[in-house]
Amino acid sequence: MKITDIRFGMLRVPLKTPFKTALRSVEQVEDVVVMVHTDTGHVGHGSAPATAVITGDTHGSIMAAISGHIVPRLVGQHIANLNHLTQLVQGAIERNTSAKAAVEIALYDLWGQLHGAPLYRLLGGGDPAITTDITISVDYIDKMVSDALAAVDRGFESLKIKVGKDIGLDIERTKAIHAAVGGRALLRLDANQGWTPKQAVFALQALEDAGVKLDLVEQPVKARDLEGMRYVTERVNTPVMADESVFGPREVIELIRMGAADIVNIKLMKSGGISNAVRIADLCSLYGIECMIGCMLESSIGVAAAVHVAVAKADVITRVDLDGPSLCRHDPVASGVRFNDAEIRVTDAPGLGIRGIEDLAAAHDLAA
Ligand SMILES: C[C@H](N)C(=O)N[C@@H](CCC(=O)O)C(=O)O
Ligand SMILES: [Mg+2]
Repeated sequence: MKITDIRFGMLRVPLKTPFKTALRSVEQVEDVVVMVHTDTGHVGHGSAPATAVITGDTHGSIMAAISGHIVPRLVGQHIANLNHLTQLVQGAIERNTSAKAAVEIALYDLWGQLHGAPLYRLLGGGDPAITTDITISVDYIDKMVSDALAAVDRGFESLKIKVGKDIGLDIERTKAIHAAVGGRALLRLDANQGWTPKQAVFALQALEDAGVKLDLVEQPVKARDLEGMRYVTERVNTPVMADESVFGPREVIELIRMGAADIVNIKLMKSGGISNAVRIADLCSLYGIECMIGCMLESSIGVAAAVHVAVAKADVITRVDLDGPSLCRHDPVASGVRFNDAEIRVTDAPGLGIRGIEDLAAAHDLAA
C-alpha cells in the first residue's frame, strides 16, 4: 500500500451553543480534512482545526505545511513503514503541529486498514468504551449553571468549567455550579492561561476553603510561565494540569523536571499527532504522572483518533476530555467510533473506520 496523493477538504459543523473560553469564542467547528490516497484504493482520513491562539496554526498554514513540506516526503512511501513515515512527517518542518497531526492521523488510519484492525488494537488494545467530560463555556453565572445542570441531565458525570476571565466572578461561577450540581458531577476548571500565579493561588485556596472540591485546575497561568505553574502547584491542594504549557515530549520532560504540574493534558494537535502522544503517555507512565487526553474544538475525525489512543493508554490516561462531537449540532462523519454524549465506544472497523463524511467542501473552497 503506497501513498500516491494527498488531498484536502473543509468540514464546517455548527455548534449547539457558542464555545467560549478565556482565549476565544467560536460558533462552529472548521476542520481541514486530509485524505491520503494509496495505490490500492484505500484512503486514510485525518483532520485539523485552526486553533491559532493555542498552536499558532491557521487553515492556510496547515495546508501550506502539508502540501509544501510534508507531501513531497510521503508520496511513494509504503504505509507498512509507519515509524519511518512519522519520522518523515515530524522532520518535515518545525512546529506546525496541527498539520503534522492531521497527516499522522490519516497515516495511522491507513496502517489500521492495512492490518485489518481498529487502531487501538495495534496500539496495544484495551477496553473499547470510554467516558468523556463536557465543557461548560465561560458566560454569565446563570447561563453556566443552567448549562451545567443540562449537561448532568444528559448523563455527563464530569464537567470542565471554563474560567479565566475575571478572578472574582470565576470564584462565584464555580461556587454556583458546585451548589447547583451538588455531588452529581466531578468539577474541573480550565482557566486557559487567564490568571496570574497569585490570582490562581488566591482563587483555588478560596474554593478549597469554601469546600468546593475540584478534580483539577487546567492551565491556570500563561503557557510559557512554567515557574508560575510550579508556584501554583506548590501552593494548592487541587491538582494542577498543564495544557498549553506542554506540546510535545520535550516540554513534558521539562515540566516533570521542574515539578510544574501534577497532570498533563495530551492533545494530538499539540503533540503533532499520534506518535508523540503515545511517547508522552509512556513518559508520564514512567514517572507516575497521570494524563488527560483532550481535543481542540474539532470534528469527530481527529477526536476519533484521540479516542483510540485513550483506549490503548488507559493505564496512564485517566481522564478524557473528548467532547468536540458532543458540542456539535450533528456529526457528519460516519466512523468506527460512536459518540453518544458522555459514552464513547469503538467498533472493530479497521483503522478509524471512516465510511463517509457529509458536507465535505472541496479544496478550492479553502481559499475563500
Ligand atoms: C473542546 C475541549 N473541551 C477544550 O476545551 N479544548 C481546549 C480549547 C480548545 C479550543 O479553543 O478550540 C482546552 O483548552 O482544553
Ligand atoms: Mg485546556
